[in-house]
Amino acid sequence: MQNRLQNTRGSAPDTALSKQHIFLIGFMAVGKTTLAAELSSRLNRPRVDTDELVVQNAGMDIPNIFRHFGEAHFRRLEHSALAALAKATPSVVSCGGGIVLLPENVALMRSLGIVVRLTATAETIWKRSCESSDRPLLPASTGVERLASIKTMLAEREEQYRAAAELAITTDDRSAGDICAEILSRCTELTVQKASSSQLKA
Ligand SMILES: Nc1ncnc2c1ncn2[C@@H]1O[C@H](COP(=O)(O)OP(=O)(O)O)[C@@H](O)[C@H]1O
Ligand SMILES: O=C(O)C1=C[C@@H](OP(=O)(O)O)[C@@H](O)[C@H](O)C1
Ligand SMILES: [Mg+2]
Repeated sequence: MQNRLQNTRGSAPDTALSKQHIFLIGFMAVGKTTLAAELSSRLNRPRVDTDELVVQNAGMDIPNIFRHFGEAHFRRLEHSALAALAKATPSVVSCGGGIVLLPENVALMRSLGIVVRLTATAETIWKRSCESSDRPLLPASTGVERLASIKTMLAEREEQYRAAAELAITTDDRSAGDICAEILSRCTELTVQKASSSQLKA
């Protein structure tokens, strides 16, 4: 089970996939960080979380970065963390939910790997977001005010997530193992398609 891709589809596309980062994008609390850990152990490749890199580089947690320096500063740190991946070993990368807000981040992810969007309903996100309190863009209260804010932000960002992603995978009422299996089989299919269309062009 170390690498399902090698077992399912022959060697050429697997080799192509193994050279690329897999970027997980999507709204806060859809499960990007959780799924990246599971995927990286299935694929036996490194896991990187842009939020964790930002926190390490800033020496400060995310709520404090927002409080002391503001969102624009956080976005610059997030961009630098992402840009550093150009030189990294192909990894599974869980991105902060706002990574798609800068078009240069989207271009960078597309040039370095496969961009997979995880989705969930506002209600699922609301429930999952209540399990921690480190997301400064969500209202501190976990009541219906937070649900309303999630719905508004989801609508505002929908087009950016849609345009950035090459694949979209739902996570509602599903286990991490089940979602991972779908990510792996869909990434393999996409790699096969890309390899055949570039052969046709050659
Ligand atoms: N498939 C899932 N089913 C149930 N809970 C999940 C699932 N994936 C993640 N979670 C939980 O949801 C919360 C947010 O997950 P996280 O991975 O931090 O999301 P993100 O990185 O997208 O913000 C965590 O408490 C996590 O345990
Ligand atoms: O959507 C966003 O703008 C943010 C998402 C967070 O990451 P998660 O998506 O992992 O919660 C974190 O980067 C920051 O709080 C801002
Ligand atoms: Mg995360």
